[in-house]
Amino acid sequence: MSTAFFDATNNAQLRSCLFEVRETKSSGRGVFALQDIPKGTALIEASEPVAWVIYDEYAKEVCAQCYAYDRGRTWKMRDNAKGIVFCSHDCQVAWLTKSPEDECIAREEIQKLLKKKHKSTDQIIDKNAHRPSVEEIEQYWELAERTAQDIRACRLSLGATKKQRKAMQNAQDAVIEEPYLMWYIFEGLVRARSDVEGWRSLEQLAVNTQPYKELSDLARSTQVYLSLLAVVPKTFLPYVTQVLIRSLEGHSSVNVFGLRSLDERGEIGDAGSECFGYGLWPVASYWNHSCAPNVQKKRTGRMWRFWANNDIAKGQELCISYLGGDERSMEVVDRKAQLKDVWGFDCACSKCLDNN
Ligand SMILES: C[S@@+](CC[C@H](N)C(=O)[O-])C[C@H]1O[C@@H](n2cnc3c(N)ncnc32)[C@H](O)[C@@H]1O
Repeated sequence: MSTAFFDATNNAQLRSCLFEVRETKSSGRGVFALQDIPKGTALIEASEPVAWVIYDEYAKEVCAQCYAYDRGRTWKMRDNAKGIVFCSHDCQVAWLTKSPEDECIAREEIQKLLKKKHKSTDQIIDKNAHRPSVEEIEQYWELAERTAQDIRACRLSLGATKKQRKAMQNAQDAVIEEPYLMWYIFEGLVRARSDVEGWRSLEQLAVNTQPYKELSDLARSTQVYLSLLAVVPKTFLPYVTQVLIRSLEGHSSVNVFGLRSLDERGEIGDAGSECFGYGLWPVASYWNHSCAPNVQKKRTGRMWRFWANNDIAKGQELCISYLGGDERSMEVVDRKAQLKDVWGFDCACSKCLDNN
């Protein structure tokens, strides 16, 4: 397999001897073959996500270390205090080995907050809802930052004012409507602290400056910010920042991969696979989508592998499919609508352009 890496000397650009990243006519940057690539050639392995989350309803069924899921079976090895489960002793040990003590404490504090206040909501997306503008996003975050300063002051100084104590109390009492968002943001901040290079590679990815579908999404994110500030150990406070959270959300909006159940062959079947979470793998985030993809992907544990699905000629763009499970067999109109709705773009792949 060719080794793909982020070239630190060249603005963390993704490089490999098989392909390069460059501008396309209509889809931002894309990945292009630098030589003829025979079918079956391994292209990239993406090992660790920068951030990931398992949806609340799958929390007891998906291993926090290797994402193993067995048709809804509940894994026995549980760490209830942290809200995670493991499929094996090895996974539990692997997890604990890489988790510093303050990170474990942070998880337990977050879990306590969510248990106390958890209010599960079925996410109904109102397609007519108003997507917050760049100005509205700034305003919300500016307002949150004022409260954030009070919470920080309350946590870091001995003589906190009444206002600062109140801000802290409110953040501790807040209802977190989307636990998965809190966990996703926390995971990202953990990586921002432990893996500077990984974070830099995230910042090179395509970004959405309006990542919130509705004002309520924006309100939820700022609430997660304030509540994290109120509960994580003090050693974590320097990483709970608006800058890091907004960067994570803006980049995640157009780059995450769904975590789907695998069938007995370890494949994501054409139908019936369940989406139990999502994650962000920067090295795997340069492929554009095609409705006739020439690159195939497969997840094993935390690792994504990509290989050529066809013979690919030098100069051709390498694309994956962003669609999963049942979506793959959709009719063209539904497929395009799905890409527009979930990903926010009008598909400009060669198959769709030919259909036009
Ligand atoms: C994971 S990124 C792919 C890399 C990205 N083009 C870049 O410049 O870094 C996903 C974004 O690429 C663009 N994109 C990917 N596939 C596309 C397609 N078939 N048609 C139009 N835009 C596409 C969309 O803006 C999408 O949100």
